[in-house]
Amino acid sequence: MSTTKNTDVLIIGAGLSGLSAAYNLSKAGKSVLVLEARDRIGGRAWTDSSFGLPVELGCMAIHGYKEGNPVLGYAKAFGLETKLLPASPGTLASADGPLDPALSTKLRVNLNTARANMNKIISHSSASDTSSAADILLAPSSPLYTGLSDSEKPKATALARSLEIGWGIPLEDTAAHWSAWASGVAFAGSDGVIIGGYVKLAESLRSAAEQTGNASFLLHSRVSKVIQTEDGKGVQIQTSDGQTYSGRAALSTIPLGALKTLPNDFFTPPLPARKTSAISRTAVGVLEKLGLLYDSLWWDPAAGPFTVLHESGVILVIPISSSPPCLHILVPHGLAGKPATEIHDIVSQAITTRSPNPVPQPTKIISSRWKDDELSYGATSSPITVGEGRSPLDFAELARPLWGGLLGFSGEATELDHRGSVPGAILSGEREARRIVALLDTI
Ligand SMILES: Cc1cc2nc3c(=O)[nH]c(=O)nc-3n(C[C@H](O)[C@H](O)[C@H](O)COP(=O)(O)OP(=O)(O)OC[C@H]3O[C@@H](n4cnc5c(N)ncnc54)[C@H](O)[C@@H]3O)c2cc1C
Repeated sequence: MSTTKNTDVLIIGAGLSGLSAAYNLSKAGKSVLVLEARDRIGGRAWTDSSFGLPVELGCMAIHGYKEGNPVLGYAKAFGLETKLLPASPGTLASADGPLDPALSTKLRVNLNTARANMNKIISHSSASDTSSAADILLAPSSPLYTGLSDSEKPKATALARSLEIGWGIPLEDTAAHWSAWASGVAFAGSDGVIIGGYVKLAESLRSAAEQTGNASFLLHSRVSKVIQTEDGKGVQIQTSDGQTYSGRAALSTIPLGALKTLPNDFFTPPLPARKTSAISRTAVGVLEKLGLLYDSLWWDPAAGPFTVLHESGVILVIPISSSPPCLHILVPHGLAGKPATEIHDIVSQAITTRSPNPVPQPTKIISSRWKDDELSYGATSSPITVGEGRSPLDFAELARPLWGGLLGFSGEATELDHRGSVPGAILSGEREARRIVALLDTI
């Protein structure tokens, strides 16, 4: 076992939250050591380039482009190119092929009306109301089904499950009372992307932090213990390869899904009951990504993106390139873990325009496994689930520092107003950097 010299701040995790904290702390003159378990930085920002073009296996969109999303500010500061995505609603499709445009419009209008109706109902409900989003949205009398035939109603139910793409959990598990709150705090406006992918932002934050001369990064360094020193004035971190690091303060950006699985003595002294109960009450949703590369183009590029309605949830299919032909697919929790070839079959049956020619099989496949990844165990924190005593205040509790402020917590699940998103990760990193700078300057 070896021990390194004292650093101002030890940061656990080089996802966008750890990177944002490292950048802002090092810019403020604090020495920083970032310990990352993976062989890469970025965490749930993971741009794969094995197809010769960037495919996002984690986050992709800048939600609320031009509406205050902090990603734009960083992109501008680092000279990264961004672009607004086309606002086309695309094509709704099911196992029988693309839907009739009039029916598609009706289903979308009905879903908007049903959501507005749910918001109206829950504005009079109390926090202890145990109704789920499904109880209201999918009720037989819901506006979701207005004017639809019996054979069209299952398609309306399937479209309502498109909400589960962002939430990562079934409508049946989502607390209706808090659902509008969860969607009301995101940045408004259309979606954009970083040209070249989110990896560009991660790399820029890392190199800007390193250029201050105050920050270093260690990959393949999985933290196994975080200990407050006996005099209470510092923190020691042990990694699974037997190294020990000392710091004046530490910041954990360990994702909520992974926090749930840590042994009790990971933090010493252990986390207080207030924090451990918030960790167990909050949920982590599932969303997987697939990249499929083909030898020939078999879909109509002008018709995308495609929303494929399936009984297990909505599959969102975004054609990201026609040459080479490449699909970027969002796989909902209900289909997570299904083989990529099975998802290809569902998608091709729904959106093909090649009949009677067969759709080619993908020549290359890349996929995420966030659900089983022991460094995340899921995609992102979910909205509040149905259950007594649960509220967004749990996210505020996840953010609260311990050990007189020497142990901080950041990451998407700790940012009350922007949980589950890149802004949540970045803003929480900034928040903790500001707090720790002020603390270290006074002790
Ligand atoms: C499929 C998917 C799609 C998404 N789409 C979008 C989107 O379009 N727009 C958007 O705004 N957001 C999106 N998100 C959410 C966004 O990606 C995350 O909110 C954000 O990247 C989380 O950053 P973070 O730093 O909080 O966590 P992470 O990125 O998970 O970083 C935590 C880091 O800690 C490391 N770590 C964990 N345990 C240890 C340990 N013991 N020792 C050392 N290191 C450890 C991990 O390896 C990881 O690198 C998406 C997420 C997913 C999964």
